[in-house]
Amino acid sequence: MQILSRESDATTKDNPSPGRLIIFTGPSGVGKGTLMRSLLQRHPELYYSISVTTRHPRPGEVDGKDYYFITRSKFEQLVASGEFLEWAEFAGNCYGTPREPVERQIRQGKFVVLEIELKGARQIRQTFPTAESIFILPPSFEELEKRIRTRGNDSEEAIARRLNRAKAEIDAADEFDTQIINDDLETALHALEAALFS
Ligand SMILES: Nc1nc2c(ncn2[C@@H]2O[C@H](COP(=O)(O)OP(=O)(O)O)[C@@H](O)[C@H]2O)c(=O)[nH]1
Ligand SMILES: Nc1ncnc2c1ncn2[C@@H]1O[C@H](COP(=O)(O)OP(=O)(O)O)[C@@H](O)[C@H]1O
Repeated sequence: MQILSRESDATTKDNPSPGRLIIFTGPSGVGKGTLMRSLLQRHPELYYSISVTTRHPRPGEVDGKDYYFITRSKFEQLVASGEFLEWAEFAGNCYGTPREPVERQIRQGKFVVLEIELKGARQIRQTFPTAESIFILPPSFEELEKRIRTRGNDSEEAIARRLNRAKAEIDAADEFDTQIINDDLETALHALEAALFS
């Protein structure tokens, strides 16, 4: 099934408003999750796509809420059967966006948000050129490292992989429609709301 674009004939009598797809990307530790939680609290009408991952849950993470946590062999089966809209490997783990719920929500005129890394964002822009893309930047690389470390969940090895990957991701920020620096959280949240709703 082809995903609907905003210019397509998704608008019908029963479904007067076409859906929107938003891609939300930024380096690990920049505060995407924190911003996303506040955004969803303030705008419960948004549909947040829950990803599938082979990463182990962090303390406090809930299966089916933060992610669907599955094994690598199950992930490979889902890839083979075309269940993902996009997927990518990041810092040693696989992550994917389940296709069916996202397509359904967009058909129903919903505003769907994907929080995904750079390779996945590029795949979505190919298959869904009208998707709107937002990149979250840290105030500095030092602050990014501090945030990853103070979060306190990742091993030294995982931190090194994430920081290494962060450099390549930040270099690609210009590919995105909007860039927002997450320095002060409230200011960043307002900039995000302005990008989405004005
Ligand atoms: N391509 C892709 N990336 C994802 C997906 N879900 C999460 N990610 C990204 O994978 C990266 C690692 O996520 P995670 O392990 O939760 O670490 P964190 O972002 O540092 O908290 C982040 O950049 C997420 O945005 C997905 O479904 N597809
Ligand atoms: N604007 C901000 N100022 C200071 N710390 C922040 C800010 N935004 C997020 N953080 C903190 O940075 C850490 C990483 O945030 P998180 O939302 O997990 O990032 P991501 O989802 O991008 O990996 C968390 O400890 C979070 O509380």
